[in-house]
Amino acid sequence: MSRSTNGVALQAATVLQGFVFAAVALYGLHYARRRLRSRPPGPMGLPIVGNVFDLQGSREADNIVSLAKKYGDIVYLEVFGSPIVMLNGEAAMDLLDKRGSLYSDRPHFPMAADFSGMGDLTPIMRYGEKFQFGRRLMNQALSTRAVSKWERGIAEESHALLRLLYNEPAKFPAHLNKMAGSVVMMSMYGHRVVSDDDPYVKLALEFMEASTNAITGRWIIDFFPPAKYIPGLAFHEQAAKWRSRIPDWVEKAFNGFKANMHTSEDAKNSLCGSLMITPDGSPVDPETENRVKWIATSGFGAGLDVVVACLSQFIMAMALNPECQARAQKELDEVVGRDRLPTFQDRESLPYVECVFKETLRWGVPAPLSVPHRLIQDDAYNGYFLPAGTICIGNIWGILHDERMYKNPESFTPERFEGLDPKTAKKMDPTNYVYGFGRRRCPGNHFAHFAAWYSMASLLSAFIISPDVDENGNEIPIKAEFEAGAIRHTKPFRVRFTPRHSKIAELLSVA
Ligand code: HEM
Repeated sequence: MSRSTNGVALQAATVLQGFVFAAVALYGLHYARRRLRSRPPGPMGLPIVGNVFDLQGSREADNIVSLAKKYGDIVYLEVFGSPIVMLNGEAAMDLLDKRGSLYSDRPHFPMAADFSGMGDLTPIMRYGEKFQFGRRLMNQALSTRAVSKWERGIAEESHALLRLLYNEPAKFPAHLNKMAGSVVMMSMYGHRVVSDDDPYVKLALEFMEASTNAITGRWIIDFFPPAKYIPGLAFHEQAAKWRSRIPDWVEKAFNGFKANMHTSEDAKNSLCGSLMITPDGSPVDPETENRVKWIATSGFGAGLDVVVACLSQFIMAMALNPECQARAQKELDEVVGRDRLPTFQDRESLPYVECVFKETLRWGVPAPLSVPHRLIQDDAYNGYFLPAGTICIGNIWGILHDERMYKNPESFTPERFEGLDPKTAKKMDPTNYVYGFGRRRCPGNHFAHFAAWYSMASLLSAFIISPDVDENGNEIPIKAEFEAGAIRHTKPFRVRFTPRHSKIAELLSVA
């Protein structure tokens, strides 16, 4: 081929390349515009970091509600280029519940999962066969029927809480921690906590703190993958420390269970017992055993803190709403009397206490933004385009404080659940929403239901809960304030627990 023919061919190729490039660019622009146009509405973000500050602010209740009010049931946010949607009202149920097969993955947390060895923890586990296998085991071991085995244990641990409150009322936050720790240890491993420095509870609390810290998404490796090649960064050292503690955190309490599994009734009745003890006494396969270990650890990690938050919200609500408290106590006196403490069998005869229980969950919302879900493939909803990988935040707070469904949502009004027709009662029931959504809905919900209801009913039956007084006898006002964070813990407040009548000491055997 001559030099001039070569030149022409080169020119033609360059022109062709130009056309192809222009076509691709135009198509890209068109596609990007279309996606942008069909993107759900949301606040404008800053360059690079996007809506990082809106999202942090959204932990505060008012901001969450105002975002939903301004932009509607589906709000678009972006952080470092990753799409995030906040789902309110029907959108949350339509996507996270009804399209559960697409919306049940979790965001990937490299610090926790890859570097610290926590990837088998249920709340952060990616969606797939391994997760589904574990969830089946969990659902089986935490069904309503399974949970009813723990009624006696829950009642005993709640009575222990009443005794602690009777003797040292000012230390109520520590007592709540102990009670929740004991109930969860009993149900997961059949282990009864007797001392304040129980070694298994210590390990579990240590793990809870480490895992919460590992999944904040704020470690450099979580948003800048090449960081793994940079030696000396703080995350390497921290991840190695956590990884070395995993065997203690996951195995110790489990090995304690194994040592007792054929001799102790509590161990046999526990979650581990129901999954590890086979009808013919043969051992389970190693994969199941490994899953059970992690499930029990997950139950502790995910359950303890929320139960504590829920009960301290209840105590705050009672101190702030003496008339609701008095009405619930009148009902308890009529149904249960003063010669005994309530039992689970009384529950159906205590409709107002049930309303107080529901209103506590609605008003307090222990996990206001649930745990983020992740969309597995491209999807469309109400004309909006949602790309695969979108992080989906179910705004439980927004749903339970939506004035279209709950009039005066900030006020604590158990009466809102009275006299409803069955359809409205079902729609308004906070337990539909407070435990999250679809295939990731809290597997501990029946258990939480039993434990939280019983603690509330027995507390109401034993004590008048009121604001504490100062040295001059003046009430110290309580402000309904909450910590920012994934779990809505109450900020410190002071209350008194006054025994309701002279028989309480005798009933608690502390006389
Ligand atoms: C009042 C008490 C509780 C509340 C309000 C609550 C709420 C929640 C919420 C909102 C989620 C996220 C659901 C989602 O992703 O859509 C969740 C997940 C979870 N909860 Fe609970 N929870 C409570 C008690 C418990 C208890 C007692 C246990 C253990 C026995 C437990 C174990 C778990 C686990 C393992 C997950 C992760 C599920 C998964 O990722 O598939 N929770 N919970």
